[in-house]
Amino acid sequence: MTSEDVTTDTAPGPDGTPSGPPPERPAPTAQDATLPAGLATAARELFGDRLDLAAGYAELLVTDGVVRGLIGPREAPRIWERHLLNCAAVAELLPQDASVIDVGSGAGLPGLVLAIARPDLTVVLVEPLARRTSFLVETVERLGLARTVRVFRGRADEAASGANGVGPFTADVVTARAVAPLDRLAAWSLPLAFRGGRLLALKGASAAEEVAEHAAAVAKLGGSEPTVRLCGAGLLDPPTTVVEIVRERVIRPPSVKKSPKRSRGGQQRAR
Ligand SMILES: C[S@@+](CC[C@H](N)C(=O)[O-])C[C@H]1O[C@@H](n2cnc3c(N)ncnc32)[C@H](O)[C@@H]1O
Repeated sequence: MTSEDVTTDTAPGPDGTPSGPPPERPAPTAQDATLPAGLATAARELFGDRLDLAAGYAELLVTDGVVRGLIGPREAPRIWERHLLNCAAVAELLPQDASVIDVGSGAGLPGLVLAIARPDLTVVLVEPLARRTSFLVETVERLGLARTVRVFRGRADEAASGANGVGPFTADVVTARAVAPLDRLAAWSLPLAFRGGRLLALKGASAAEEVAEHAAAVAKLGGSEPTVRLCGAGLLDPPTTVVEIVRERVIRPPSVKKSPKRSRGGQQRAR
């Protein structure tokens, strides 16, 4: 699935800064995605009988993903710890058979990981950049996940309103990692959640600070008081920090009043 009105690889970075052309750097080389022995227990617990599928995804990330510039070469040695396990831990917050929209998926994090760990979920990966959606579409095919995972090329607001005959999308849960500060993320993501549905924003050590800074803005958007949750406690060190916001109220954007049509003389036209 594609949204064709975003045609170039030039969406803003996570903080709204222009991404610009990638800096000159030597061509990255493919690396090894072997699961470190010390993480085997956590990986088995989080992926269960889908561990081989997770290993296939890890392999694609450190080969194709690195070569195509979607994952930094320095991430490859920590692909399990920082990426696959960190994201898979969030599955504990997802109800059985939930629908999920992952905003700003990039190379598929966390959306694709959750779809791998939990075959009961249906997942839409929302990502505006063509280079990234090509990788996502190919990866979904190669991993045999097309039955439960769709890729929408476009921004979150386009997914919420629908674009080019695709969508609009809504889901039980909206996920996002490293996409935008909490106030902007809530503005983009809450319209994608059903009323009573949730935004789960994977945040690092800054979570509590962000909550304190943006709770008032989130409330104005119809969101609940944000709650900080730790996922994978006892399995991962550190556990994954997630900010959870329930969409309590549906806030419609103010409608723009049409000004009455006027004749050339500035008089209101007679009906
Ligand atoms: C720093 S990357 C994070 C990618 C991935 N979530 C991860 O954790 O590796 C931020 C992603 O958000 C996407 N993005 C930026 N603005 C967006 C918007 N308005 N709607 C949806 N995605 C957006 C970018 O294209 C980029 O892929």
